[in-house]
Amino acid sequence: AIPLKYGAQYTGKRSDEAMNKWRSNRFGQFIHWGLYAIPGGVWNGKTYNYAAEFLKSSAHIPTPVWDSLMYQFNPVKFDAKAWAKMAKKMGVKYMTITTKHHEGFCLWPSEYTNFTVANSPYKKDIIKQLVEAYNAEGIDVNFYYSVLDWHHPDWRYDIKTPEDSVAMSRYLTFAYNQLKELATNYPTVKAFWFDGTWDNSVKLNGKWTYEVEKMLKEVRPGVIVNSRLRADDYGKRHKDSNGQLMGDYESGYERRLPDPVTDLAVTKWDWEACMTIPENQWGYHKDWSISHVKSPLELLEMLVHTTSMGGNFLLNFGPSGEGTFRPQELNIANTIGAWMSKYGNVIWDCDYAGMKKEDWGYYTKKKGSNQLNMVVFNVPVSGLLRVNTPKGMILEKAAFLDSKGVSLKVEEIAANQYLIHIPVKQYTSPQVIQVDYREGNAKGSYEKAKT
Ligand SMILES: COc1ccc([C@H]2[C@H](O)[C@H](O)[C@H](C)N2C)cc1
Repeated sequence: AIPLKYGAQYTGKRSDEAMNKWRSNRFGQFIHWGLYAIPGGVWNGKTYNYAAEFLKSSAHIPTPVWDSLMYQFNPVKFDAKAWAKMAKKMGVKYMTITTKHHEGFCLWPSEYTNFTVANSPYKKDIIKQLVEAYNAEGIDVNFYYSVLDWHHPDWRYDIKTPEDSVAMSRYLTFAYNQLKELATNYPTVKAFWFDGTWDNSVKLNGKWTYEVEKMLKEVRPGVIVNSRLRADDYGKRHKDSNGQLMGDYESGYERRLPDPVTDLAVTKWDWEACMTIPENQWGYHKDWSISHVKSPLELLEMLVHTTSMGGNFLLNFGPSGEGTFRPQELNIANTIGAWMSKYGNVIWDCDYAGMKKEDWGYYTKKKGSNQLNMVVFNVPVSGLLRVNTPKGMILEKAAFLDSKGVSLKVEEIAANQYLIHIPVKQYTSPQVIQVDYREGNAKGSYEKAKT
């Protein structure tokens, strides 16, 4: 192994209480909110189709012009309690809020810059209100923080001169202080979601990323940081020069999911996928007709897919400049919430089942139980759900979670090969089948025929 000072600090999955809770949460709400929500992807009457939180660069807006949006930030309809109630109904167990996105505007009254809500017409601390409202609903709150900062004069994309180096180290001290401020002033924060760390200026500062992780865990023991914060001694990101995952979970799946057959390696570590409702809008965009908008059932399948591979699913909402969600977002929250109110137990505290992926859908398994869940999205025209079990696992019975008393026919067709018979009819939402099994070696009927 290559000797590293700023590489992975440990290997394997953390098994402490804080990480177990993070893992059991499984379903989270991402919220992207900032000055970009005011123009919403439209500038001087022109609509820019690229991600709305990047409008400053898409429309080549000078920093002073963009920054003056601060004087318009006044979300009069913002109601943290209402947002938290919507999230609770949706069935999320955690929420990740952009404390500061690439634009550099802070949703909390940071003492290290004037570019915050405190100097906007709104004035009040948005982070404090969200933390209190979501925690009151039993939802953990995590902080997204962008290291990349378009506003701060000392930010550098690369270090080409001694001046760059001096400026960037001033910037990194600023960012370090802001992060310590967040971890200190909002003591219930459970995790930090770092972004904006792909530039050379950060990759050359692996030591700083190591020190941030160390500081956050000293200030807030148990706190969790994503792999995206970290660069090692040689600027390697996410995984260090020895291929070891840095931070506490892998945060590389952005608007895409690992393949349930070819990417099974992800089941060896903790990971999270983050997802937008439109094709590619994290911040509020005025016009959602410019791309596909994912339906509740599309997103629900992604949540189940993620849980089936032992990952967390972070679904993004982009509130408007006034602090409201759009009808599509409310519909998604209600529809997924309705399903979660009935079947959330096949998501929360569930993990990869170690079963072979089948066409009809996904398996999940409740931690520490012998309870295997089958979430069926694609009912075969045959009505026969194939189940291949690992050696030593014998299926005993199966029933729809909705009608536990009615056992489904489980046909053993060969060693560790079964067919579960279900009615062929129009299903309008994913069906959940619970399977009980026991340890033992298969003695299928096929064997009797031989002897
Ligand atoms: C250049 O490609 C990028 C850069 C940053 C992003 C940001 C988005 O604004 C959002 O915050 C997402 C989580 N992040 C990766 C997305 C694409």
